[in-house]
Amino acid sequence: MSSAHKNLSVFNTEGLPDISAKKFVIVVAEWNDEVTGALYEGAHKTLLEYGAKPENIRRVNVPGSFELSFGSQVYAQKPDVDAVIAIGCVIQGETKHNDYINHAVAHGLTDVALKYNKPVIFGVLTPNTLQQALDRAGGIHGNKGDEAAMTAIKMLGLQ
Ligand SMILES: Nc1c(NC[C@H](O)[C@H](O)[C@H](O)CO)[nH]c(=O)[nH]c1=O
Ligand SMILES: CC(=O)[C@@H](O)COP(=O)(O)O
Repeated sequence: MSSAHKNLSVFNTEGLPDISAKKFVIVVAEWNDEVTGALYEGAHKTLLEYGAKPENIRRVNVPGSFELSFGSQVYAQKPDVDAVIAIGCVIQGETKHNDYINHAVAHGLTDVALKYNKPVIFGVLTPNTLQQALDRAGGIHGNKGDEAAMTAIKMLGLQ
C-alpha cells in the first residue's frame, strides 16, 4: 500500500511498551538536510510523545545515507543503546547511484539489527523527486520519521 493510501503519521498505538528507560540513537544523513531534518524532528517528537526521556535520545549525523549502516553499527553495538533509528533521503538522480545506495542501506541496516539483536529502523525515503520527499517529511502523506520512531517503539515491545 503506498503512502498515498496510508498516512505515515497514523498508526495503532494500542499495547505499546513502556519506553521511559529505553535509550535511542537517531542517526541522520546530512544529504538533503531539509528533508532529513524534518524526519528527525518527527522521530524525536514521536519518541517523546510516547514516553521516552529527552536525555535518552541522542542524535548523530553522518554525511550521507550510504554511511547510515556503519553509523548505526557504531551505536547498535553499545550495550546501553536499546534501539537505533536511521534517517535518510536518497533522491533519484540521472544515474543508478541512488539504487546502489538504497540497496546497500537496506541490507546494511538489516545486518546490523540481526548482528546486535536490537531494532535498527529503516527511516530512509527513496523518492523520485524532492516534492515526493517533502510530501513524506511532514507533508500530505505524513512524516516518515514519525513512522520510524513508532516502529522502534513497537519492536522494543517484542523483547
Ligand atoms: N545522492 C544522495 C546521497 N549521496 C551520498 C552517499 O550517501 C554517500 O555519502 C557517498 O556516496 C559517499 O559514500 N546520499 C543521500 O543520503 N541522499 C542522496 O540523494
Ligand atoms: C543518489 C545520488 O547520489 C544522486 O543524487 C546522484 O545524482 P546522479 O545520479 O545524477 O549523479
